[in-house]
Amino acid sequence: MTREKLSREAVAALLAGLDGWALAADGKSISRTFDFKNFSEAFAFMMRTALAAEKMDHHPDWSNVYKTVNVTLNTHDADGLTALDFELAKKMDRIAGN
Ligand SMILES: C[C@H](O)[C@H](O)[C@H]1CNC2=NC(N)=NC(=O)C2=N1
Repeated sequence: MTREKLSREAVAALLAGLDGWALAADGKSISRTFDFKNFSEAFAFMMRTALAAEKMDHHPDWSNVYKTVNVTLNTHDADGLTALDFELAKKMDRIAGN
């Protein structure tokens, strides 16, 4: 199941396949800061991500200040990281154009 908590080893392997994402000290979430050219670009990224997240029924914890979007991903249901978090991280990287 995609909502099953991943082992430390699985998390490390999946994290190695991502760029710019950092594992929290407690191992329960991953975070990344996205920087855009301006507010419109940042908000377009959030809009596209919102649609993708709804489809997945998996949602980011995030905040936006001007052209910066700070994102934290985890699976509340599993109290940790699942395959869904890494799937959403990859989608967000693609939407952001990297
Ligand atoms: C009932 C619903 O499917 C759950 O609350 C989903 C919705 N979106 C979610 N998003 C995230 N990030 N973690 C979850 O555990 C989660 N659970």
